Amino acid sequence: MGYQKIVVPADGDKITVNADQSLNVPNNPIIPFIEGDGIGVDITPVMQKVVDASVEKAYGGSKKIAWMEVYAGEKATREYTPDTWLPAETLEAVRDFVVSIKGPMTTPVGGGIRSLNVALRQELDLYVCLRPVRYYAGTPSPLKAPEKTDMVIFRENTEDIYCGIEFQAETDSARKVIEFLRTEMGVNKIRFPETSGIGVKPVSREGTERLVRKAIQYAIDNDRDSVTLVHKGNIMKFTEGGFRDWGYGLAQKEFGAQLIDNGPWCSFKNPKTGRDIVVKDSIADAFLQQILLRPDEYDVIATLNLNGDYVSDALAAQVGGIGIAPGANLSDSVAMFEATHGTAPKYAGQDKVNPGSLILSAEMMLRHMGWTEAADLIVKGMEGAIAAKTVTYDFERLMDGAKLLSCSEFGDAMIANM
Ligand SMILES: NC(=O)C1=CN([C@@H]2O[C@H](COP(=O)(O)OP(=O)(O)OC[C@H]3O[C@@H](n4cnc5c(N)ncnc54)[C@H](OP(=O)(O)O)[C@@H]3O)[C@@H](O)[C@H]2O)C=CC1
Ligand SMILES: O=C(O)CCC(=O)C(=O)O
Ligand SMILES: [Mg+2]
Repeated sequence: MGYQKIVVPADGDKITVNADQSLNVPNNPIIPFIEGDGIGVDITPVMQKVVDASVEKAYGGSKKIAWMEVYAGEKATREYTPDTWLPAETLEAVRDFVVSIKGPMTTPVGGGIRSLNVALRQELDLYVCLRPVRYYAGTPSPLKAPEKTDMVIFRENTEDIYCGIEFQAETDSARKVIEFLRTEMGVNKIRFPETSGIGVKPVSREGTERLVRKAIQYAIDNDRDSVTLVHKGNIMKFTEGGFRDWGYGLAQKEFGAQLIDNGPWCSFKNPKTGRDIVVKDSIADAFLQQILLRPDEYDVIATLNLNGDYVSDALAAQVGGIGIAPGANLSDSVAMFEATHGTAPKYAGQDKVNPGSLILSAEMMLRHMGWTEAADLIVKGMEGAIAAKTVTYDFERLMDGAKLLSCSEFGDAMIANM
């Protein structure tokens, strides 16, 4: 396989996808990983060590991951050329090897390159950003009853204002768009047309439906109580409002949901358990206060890209912070796992931060591969390390009597608690 820099491990085999989207996972699957910028250098090796230990313990040597480094972000500019941030062969490898995991990557504010994270999601059509949020006993939280927060976010990952269609203020492009809006489209509400930057927010019925379909299917498969469509559709009627209407429409059309009273809430019986699943909606600003005050009323969340970004970090804070917030980017075949947090540059290279978020992302990856015994051991290791109050700085500063561990020591504590 003619890669330029990527070295395919000789002792591994490829994961493949069946026609029904299920996976064939060999005992020695090749898993591509991107180390990531900033704290990627700290957390990625710890994640690999903890995963290898869980697999070894679960399967006694009969299964083993063959890790394959692929490059993106700052490391790619060192490995390839100074302008190569996302090599074509990285995209090819993560598509071809089906399941991968990545560290965070830097996106500069204002100018510079556009998000490589977003580029990966768009190029690979990883349209679901799946971020489960649950409480681990003993974790420090600002809430009195943090265990009531148990939600699973389905964030649309390829559309919205997040996809980067923007025109910089006071350029010919921005002037052209503004001129078009004013003369051809009758728009007279741009307050300062001479100095406005312009962003475009595409939100489609197809994009909404495929995301909401996954969220509802997840609620069915995991016996959850409700799916909440989170939007700002009162203000952005044809994008966020469209998301709400298309979401409700899909629940009725494909899952047989019936209106409750006169709607718009609706419900249907879970075909697997017979229990009711309610499909409801919440306007994003009110939702952000509801999740703090009445978290037990929310379960599976389906939302647009930018809302999902905000909601992810806010919900993570309720159960201990983004140091232990995992995630996955999914298409119908390819899966790329990654933490919710970013590169935390001020801590880079200090062996200090919490590796939990990336390790729990790997836990999701193992479960996705069907290696549930290893995944369960990772959860056990996390529960044990937190219960023993052996934690990294982010938890230690909020816990009484805790022992401060480095990033790598926390990984070892997890292994010791498996
Ligand atoms: N998917 C990705 O690759 C993502 C990339 N980014 C990028 O990351 C860069 C930095 O973004 P920034 O806004 O600073 O957000 P970050 O998520 O990188 O960090 C914000 C704060 O969160 C806390 N934190 C983050 N990670 C950890 C961890 N592993 N353990 C403990 N605490 C943690 C730290 O809090 P404290 O200071 O309180 O210790 C940190 O200062 C940007 O370029 C952004 O674009 C952002 C999000 C996702
Ligand atoms: O791409 C980035 O730099 C930020 C992405 C982000 O915050 C997220 O996906 O949660
Ligand atoms: Mg984010």
